[in-house]
This record gives sequence, C-alpha cells and structure tokens, in this order.
Amino acid sequence: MVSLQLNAVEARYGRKVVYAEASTPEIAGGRLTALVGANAAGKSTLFRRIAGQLAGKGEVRFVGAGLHDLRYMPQDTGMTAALSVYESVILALKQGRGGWRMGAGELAAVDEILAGLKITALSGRPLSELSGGQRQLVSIAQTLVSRPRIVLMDEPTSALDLYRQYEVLEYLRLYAADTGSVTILALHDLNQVMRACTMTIAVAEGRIVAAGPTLETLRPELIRQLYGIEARVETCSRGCPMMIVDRAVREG
Ligand SMILES: Nc1ncnc2c1ncn2[C@@H]1O[C@H](COP(=O)(O)OP(=O)(O)OP(=O)(O)O)[C@@H](O)[C@H]1O
Repeated sequence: MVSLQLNAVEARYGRKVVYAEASTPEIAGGRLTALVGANAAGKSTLFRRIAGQLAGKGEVRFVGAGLHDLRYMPQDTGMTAALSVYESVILALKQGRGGWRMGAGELAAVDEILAGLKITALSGRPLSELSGGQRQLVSIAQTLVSRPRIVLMDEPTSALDLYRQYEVLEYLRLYAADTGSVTILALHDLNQVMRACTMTIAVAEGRIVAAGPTLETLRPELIRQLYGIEARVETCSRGCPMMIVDRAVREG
C-alpha cells in the first residue's frame, strides 16, 4: 500500500519561508485527496516541496513508493515544444527511463492513456495548435502515462468544460483505485472536491489548518476561514452533498 505523510516539513524560496512546520496524517493511496485553500495559500509550494523541487527541514515520508515514482503536474505546463501530442506523451513516458527504443507495452500505454482521456484524435496535432482545455488533457496524459504511484496535480480541471471536468475527475478516481497511487489534486471547486475526493487537506497562509475525511473537513467554519465566504453544505434531491455559497464576509 502506497502512502505519504509530512512531518514538520519546511518549504522555502531562498530566505522566504512559506511553510515552517507542516504536518499531515498519513495520506493513503487508492483514492483522491484534495488540497484546498485560497490563492497564494501555499498549495503549489507544498506540491513542489513534496516533489523535491524545494529544500527545507522536516520529513516527506513515502511508503511503498519513492521520488522516482512521483509525477507533479504544475498549474502552468507551458507547452511550447515543437512536438505532436503523441510524441510529447512518448517523451513523458521515457522521462527517467533512458533509451529511445519503444517496446510494444510502452506504445500500448501511450495509446491507452490517449484513449482513456478521449484525445486519440489529437495524436498528430502539434502542441502549439491546441486549445487551453486540450493542452490540459495532454498534460494529464503526460503525467499519468508512466503510471506513477504518487501523483500531484495542480488544478487539473481548471481549463475544462463541464463534461470534461466530470470525465477527468472520474478518470482520476479510477486511476487512483486501479493503481493504489497517492493522488492529490489542488482544486478550487469545492463541489468537485465533495464529489470526487475522499480526503481533504486545507492550507492557509503556509499552514495546514485541517486534514481529514472530506465531508467532516469542509465545514462552514473552515470555508469561512479559508475563503472569507459564508457557505452551507446541503444534500441535493439525489442525495449528493452540495456547497451553496451565500455571501462574502470579508473585503478583497
Ligand atoms: N518562486 C517563488 N519565489 C518566491 N515566492 C513564491 C514563489 N512562488 C510562490 N511564492 C509565494 O509563495 C506563497 C504561496 O504561493 P503558492 O503558489 O504556493 O500558492 P497557491 O496556493 O498555489 O496559489 P494559487 O491558488 O493562486 O495558485 C505566495 O505568497 C507566493 O507569492
């Protein structure tokens, strides 16, 4: 079983300390975990620290996986390379593996991920000619094609239409269940979080302020603390929890 835990982790940019001592409970694999918080709260910074891109004290403890099994999809993937979609996914698969010979299994993995995300038709298109939503789907394919056991995704649905948001969240949920991977998604849409993520970690001003089962964690008091928004969680007529926003309770 794969899991991840932070113990008194520091994350800094040079002298600027964003997290002084961030700790989490064990984050289990096999299900989706949400990372939530306001703009500039520290979500991407926490991902960078887990991914080994930032230094600092404390322990990032992986069980059943290591940094070589980790893929981090940043918010802005800046796809400028003169490659086709298919080539870019092959490149992502080859990252860290060495050699260019493609086995039948590797080609099948590329075909499978493109089909799974319903972007096979984009295979031959240059990255530079894709729409924002298409780029985001390709980026997800690049992140998952090697079937990593630790997956960190920064706002993976931010450029997608409603249908694609639903499809991608479902795809990610099944990916986590199939592979047992620790899959953490930074998300702003709390209804997506409630629909898809079993566990939620909330950050504010460089501190982890809550972590636990999603429905127990996303309480109105926490929403107010994180976002300055008065909100309710109610059950819709089909039995699903929904976040209803009433009003802003702070300026700015
Ligand atoms: N390269 C950097 N150098 C210095 N400070 C940075 C750097 N990147 C981010 N920060 C700062 O770190 C803090 C946390 O930023 P971070 O990008 O982690 O927030 P976030 O929660 O991901 O925000 P958003 O929802 O807006 O993407 C902010 O104060 C930000 O200005």
